[in-house]
Amino acid sequence: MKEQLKAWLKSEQNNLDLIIAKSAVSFYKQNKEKSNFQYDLKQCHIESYNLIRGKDLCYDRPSTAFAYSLWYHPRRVNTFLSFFLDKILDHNEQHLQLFDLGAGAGAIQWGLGLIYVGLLRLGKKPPKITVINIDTSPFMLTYNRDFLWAEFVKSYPEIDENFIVEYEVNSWNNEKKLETSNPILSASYLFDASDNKNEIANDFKSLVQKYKPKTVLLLTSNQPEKRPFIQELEKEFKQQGFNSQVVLESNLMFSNQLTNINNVRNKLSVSLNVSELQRPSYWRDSSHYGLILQNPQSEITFSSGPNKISSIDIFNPPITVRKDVILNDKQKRAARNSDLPSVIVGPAGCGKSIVITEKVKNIIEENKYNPDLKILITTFNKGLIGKLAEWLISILDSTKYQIKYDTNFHGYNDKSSHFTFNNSQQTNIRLLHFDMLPKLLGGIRYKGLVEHSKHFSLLDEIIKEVRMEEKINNDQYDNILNHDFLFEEYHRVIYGLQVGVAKGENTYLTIKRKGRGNNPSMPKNSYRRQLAWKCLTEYANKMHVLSLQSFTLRRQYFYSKLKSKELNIKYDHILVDEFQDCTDADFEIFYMMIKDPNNFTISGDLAQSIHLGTAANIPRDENMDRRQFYRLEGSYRLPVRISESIKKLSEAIVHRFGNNEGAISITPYKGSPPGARPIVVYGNSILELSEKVLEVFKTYNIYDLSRITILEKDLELLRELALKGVVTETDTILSLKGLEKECVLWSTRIPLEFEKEKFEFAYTIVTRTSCILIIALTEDTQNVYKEILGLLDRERLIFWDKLSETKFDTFCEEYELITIEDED
Ligand SMILES: Nc1ncnc2c1ncn2[C@@H]1O[C@H](COP(=O)(O)OP(=O)(O)OP(=O)(O)O)[C@@H](O)[C@H]1O
Repeated sequence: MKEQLKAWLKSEQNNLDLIIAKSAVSFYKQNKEKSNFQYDLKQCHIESYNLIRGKDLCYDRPSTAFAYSLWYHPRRVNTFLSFFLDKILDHNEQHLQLFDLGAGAGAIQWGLGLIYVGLLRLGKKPPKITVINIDTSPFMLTYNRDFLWAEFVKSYPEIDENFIVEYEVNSWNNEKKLETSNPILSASYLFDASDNKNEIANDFKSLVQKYKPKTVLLLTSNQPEKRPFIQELEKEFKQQGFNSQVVLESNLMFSNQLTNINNVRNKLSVSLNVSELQRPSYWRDSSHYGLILQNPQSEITFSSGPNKISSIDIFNPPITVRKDVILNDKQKRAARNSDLPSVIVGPAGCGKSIVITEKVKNIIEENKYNPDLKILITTFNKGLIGKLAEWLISILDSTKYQIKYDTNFHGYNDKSSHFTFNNSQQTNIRLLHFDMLPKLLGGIRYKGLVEHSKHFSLLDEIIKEVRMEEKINNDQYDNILNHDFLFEEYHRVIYGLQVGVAKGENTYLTIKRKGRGNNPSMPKNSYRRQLAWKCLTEYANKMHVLSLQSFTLRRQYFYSKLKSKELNIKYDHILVDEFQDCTDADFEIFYMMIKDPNNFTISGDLAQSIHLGTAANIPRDENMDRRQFYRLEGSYRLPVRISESIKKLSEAIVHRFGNNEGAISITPYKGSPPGARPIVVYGNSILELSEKVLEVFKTYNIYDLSRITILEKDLELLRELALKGVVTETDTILSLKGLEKECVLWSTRIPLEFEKEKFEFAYTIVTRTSCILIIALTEDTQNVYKEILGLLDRERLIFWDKLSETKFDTFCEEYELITIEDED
């Protein structure tokens, strides 16, 4: 029978070639009108050669699967059948289940489909077959389902309900019933990826251990550097009781040219002017290395009943339910109630906030929901306070506490909250935005909103007076006599370094202005410092006298009340998320409110220091002497390709901080959720930009996006996109800090509030996404961003069209790594 089937399969060679060619024609017809189709296809071909050069292919362009199908797909079908046909036929099950990891365009599905149809045509009864295709790229899976398989089924109508196909992007969280046992696990080329094979191998091994398949089929390129890796794996599997069989170069089932495919390639190369398509494609794919692993024990393991596949993570989808998050070992260690001041640092999205909530849970459980316990959790962003409360609700025992929210001015629930344990007369966990501490804990009266413009006008007036008094008529002091500089100086030095205004002159003239760099220069005891001092004291007086609402002043009042012991607030534990926004004075506030500094926990990432820039720091005073550092790694939020694209930016920031322990460069984490490389799109006008963004959104909606979040407030673009029916919102980074969105658009034309912190600012924007990042460029792209564009890894970007690529290149500026040194 085997020989008959082989003969039949061989006779189908031309038909298979034709099916792939027909699929390509229908894809072409559906997409040829798209303005970037030709460009994208060309890029796909150029990138495909990366595979040959041993580099990774990202599979995240709209035409990747189309290009792939005209070159690799037939070869993959050929090698699968040639290497593993016998093994599949030996598999004497009534229901054959196969999990195809890294399924790509579905070559294994084709192979099994052919076996199924072939057996029927030979009058045999095929087994029921279930193929579960798993891949990180929805583009590949969709091309398989909508084009290749659709055409395949037309040609082989015998494919019926006993041939079941599933498609899963990345996850195996497949709740479908699987009545039979002994699945086959197949992974072709999964370990060919050049840079993440160890992680994938580890995930793969745990998968095998968990599901104990009867057969594992591995296929890889027979390249000298790849073989040893598979051989290592083989050794490990053998130790676990698997028998192994190596299939070296096999007699390939199909050979010669792919006539129909080459016909399509030729036509496309002429009509689209893509020279790469002129190369003829062949069935033959030389040099492969196949490995069949069989576990003789597996039947016993599986005989106990249906095996429900619930969560197998080769690549994780983002976890949105807090209680489903399983902390990694480093996170668990950081979340222990350690009795030492704790500093949790790590790059954006590595799970610092997750750890904060876990630590709170640990503290509470160790204290058995003791009604005397008092914990304060604070951070600098309202939304994040709400999120932390949500996460706590998800992991705490709901029968042991009540939650109450503060109400806002209009009587609605605010984000800040109180958790009160059973039998407790007091709030046991207080979640509060830092800016509300002076009011809600310190009784400081707030009289209206803080308006920055009023501060700037006041400072402008003061500067004018001082210039007159000092008879300054030139621009020599402009870089200090301006409202931006003085406003920051007040917060970071007068308040932040606790210089104060009363009797502070001598301190100010001689203090090392930590983190303020040397540009503009303000030498100690210089006339420049005196000038600044004059303005700053006047500013402080006027704010006080005029009752000008100021976040800094509120903190100063709160600080004084604590210092003078007018207030006696004591917490058992204080946990601060996003500590990079804390000045030394803020830390003093915490020390004054905690019973024992050993129970102080801070988490953050200096690279996201937007408020304070390089002035942010990890406290090293006596309270923190015994501090314990926890460094988390890898971003669970950012798709691996995005982390790769911003690696240099992240390193540049670390360098600016002088490799301070609190700024940690990003490590691309291979198990992060699916997503594409950042997509760079340029528009000549807002209208053109919005049209292109609409196309990008439609294309990348394949990742199930619901909306675009524009950062920062680009109202014009918002309006244009809304007119086109795209659900769009615009937000600021200050309110999104510590939070995430599924599709972030960075509008580079919007000026930046904190120019000096442009690196930290841009980094925080691009790390807000959990799936798609669009970088929007126009002629108005801000000059300050050009060095940042230059730091992005070009190979890890998708340019939407030729113009976007060309403009990007003209915008990029070089940046030389520097460390911001303080002036002595
Ligand atoms: N161990 C884990 N397993 C799965 N997902 C995780 C894990 N740890 C964190 N995540 C997910 O990663 C995302 C980022 O987590 P979190 O907000 O705690 O990171 P962060 O380091 O505080 O981020 P930022 O630096 O932006 O403040 C969240 O969606 C979270 O659910």
